[in-house]
Amino acid sequence: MRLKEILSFHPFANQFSALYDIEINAIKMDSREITNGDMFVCINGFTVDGHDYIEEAIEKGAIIVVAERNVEATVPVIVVEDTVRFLAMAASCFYQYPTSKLSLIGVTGTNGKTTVTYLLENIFKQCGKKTGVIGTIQMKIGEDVYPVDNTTPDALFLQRTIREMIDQEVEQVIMEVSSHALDQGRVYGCDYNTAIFTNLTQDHLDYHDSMDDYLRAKSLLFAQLGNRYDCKAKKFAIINQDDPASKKLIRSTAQSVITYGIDRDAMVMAKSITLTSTGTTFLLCTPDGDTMINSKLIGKFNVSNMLAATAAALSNGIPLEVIKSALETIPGVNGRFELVPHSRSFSVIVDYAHTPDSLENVLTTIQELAKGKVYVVVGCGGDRDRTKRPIMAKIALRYADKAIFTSDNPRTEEPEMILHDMVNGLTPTDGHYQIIVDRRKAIHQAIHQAAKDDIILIAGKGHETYQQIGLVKYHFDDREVAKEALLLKEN
Ligand SMILES: CC(=O)N[C@H]1[C@@H](OP(=O)(O)OP(=O)(O)OC[C@H]2O[C@@H](n3ccc(=O)[nH]c3=O)[C@H](O)[C@@H]2O)O[C@H](CO)[C@@H](O)[C@@H]1O[C@H](C)C(=O)N[C@@H](C)C(=O)N[C@H](CCC(=O)O)C(=O)O
Ligand SMILES: Nc1ncnc2c1ncn2[C@@H]1O[C@H](COP(=O)(O)OP(=O)(O)OP(=O)(O)O)[C@@H](O)[C@H]1O
Ligand SMILES: N[C@H](CCC[C@H](N)C(=O)O)C(=O)O
Ligand SMILES: [Mg+2]
Repeated sequence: MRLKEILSFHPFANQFSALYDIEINAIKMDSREITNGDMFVCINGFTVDGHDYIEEAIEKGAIIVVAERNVEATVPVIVVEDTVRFLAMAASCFYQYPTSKLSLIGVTGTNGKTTVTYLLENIFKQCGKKTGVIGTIQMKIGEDVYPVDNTTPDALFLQRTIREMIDQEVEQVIMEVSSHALDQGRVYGCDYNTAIFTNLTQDHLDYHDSMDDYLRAKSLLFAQLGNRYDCKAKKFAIINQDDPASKKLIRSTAQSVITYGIDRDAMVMAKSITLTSTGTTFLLCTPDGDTMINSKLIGKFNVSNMLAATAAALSNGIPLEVIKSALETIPGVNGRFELVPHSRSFSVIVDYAHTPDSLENVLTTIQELAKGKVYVVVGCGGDRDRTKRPIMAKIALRYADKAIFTSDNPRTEEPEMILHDMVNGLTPTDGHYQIIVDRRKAIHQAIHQAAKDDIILIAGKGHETYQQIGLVKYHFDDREVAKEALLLKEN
């Protein structure tokens, strides 16, 4: 694309008119990915400053550099105030504003984002629509899956991916939008037609200064929901009325608000909920009518997720019967309350709970279902919110009969120090626990001890198929390790 076109969004593009005819092959933000004819946009990151890689980028073939300051370079340099914003705008333009050409739903909140995206994928697929999903587990175009590094990718990857989805005739994209992404402008320029809020509880206080700052980041999804009233392109904010943050989020958007809830009055509600160890039934009450739902998903929190998906689907014109059928057929989400199959008289559940609230939700659900003892094997991730560690340890001890504290992804922290953060401050009245640093040994130990009717929760890593120790990711899958331990168990 010609530079003139890429700069079409720039308010003072004329100053670069001498460069207008330069033909750009691709836009890149990483010097390591540059090939001949690319534009290199320098981002000053948390770890390194992209401006330090200009020479490398030029050596690899960059023909133009976009920077935040005057820099020495053998190719033309465009200086802008904010390269992050430039990157998002240029990428949207380069890929021909892909998000405005299909229907895009964004899901934010501390817990439940992945689950809601998969529920919605199922609903839209039932309608015969080709879907795209972007989130924690993977990126999906129809049935093809691709690995991802982040829950919400950077602006460049995102715009390119959605263009690819359009080329592959995807009509509906459902994506998770993390608070990091909102804060870092990864989703600038995304034209969502629906924004969903699941809930706000403690996480990521390593990144956000306070819960207020965390909420501010989340609220950007709603504040940035197109402030234009266009009957052909309606916008909806789907808000969890049960969450105390709902009022602030409702005030942050100028668009139609659709509330959902279990405990407080809302437009879409669940009533007469029955939770069992094999699923959940409830009366789904909506402005389009009421219907009984018989879902395989377990736990009250999943009813909330189903309400979020229902509210979004209804506002997008999906009939209630289709929603019912989709909610009733989805078998569960990879690594979320996933039962490890075996023929023993106790149960093993792998779940992605890695925040205080999700751990509490999953453990209270298990406690209600368990006839025997509840075991929990849990750790906390390294290079992440330290303040959630003791809270998660207390929750584990409050709801489980036996707690084994172990490593999650230690990343660059010492595993023993993470465990120290978890248990430091616990008192004997909080309960008894074991520390087994090696996660494999911890899982084996729990399974070795389990007896008839017990339930073992292996929390924190869910679908993950690796454990990151230092900078290296080793293959590790809680489900595989549990199966291995089950084979070794004698009684
Ligand atoms: C703290 C954080 O969010 N970091 C994100 C950030 O990385 P960074 O600022 O450290 O990047 P950097 O390494 O300093 O690089 C700066 C620039 O220099 C460039 N560079 C770098 C090296 C080089 O040789 N050449 C070069 O050009 C880089 O491409 C980049 O443009 O920008 C990167 C590109 O967008 C992200 O991949 C990275 O996410 C890291 C991997 C991460 O772990 N993020 C987590 C905290 C995160 O974002 N999590 C949320 C989900 C959370 C949840 O809801 O549970 C997510 O959306 O994934
Ligand atoms: N609505 C909910 N409220 C509270 N906890 C939930 C909810 N939905 C799921 N959980 C719990 O949180 C865990 C993570 O769920 P899910 O992966 O859907 O959330 P997420 O928001 O995508 O998480 P992440 O931020 O890590 O991507 C689940 O394994 C479950 O324990
Ligand atoms: N998206 C989350 C995932 C956390 C998963 C948990 N297993 C951990 O490593 O802390 C994060 O990057 O903070
Ligand atoms: Mg997720």
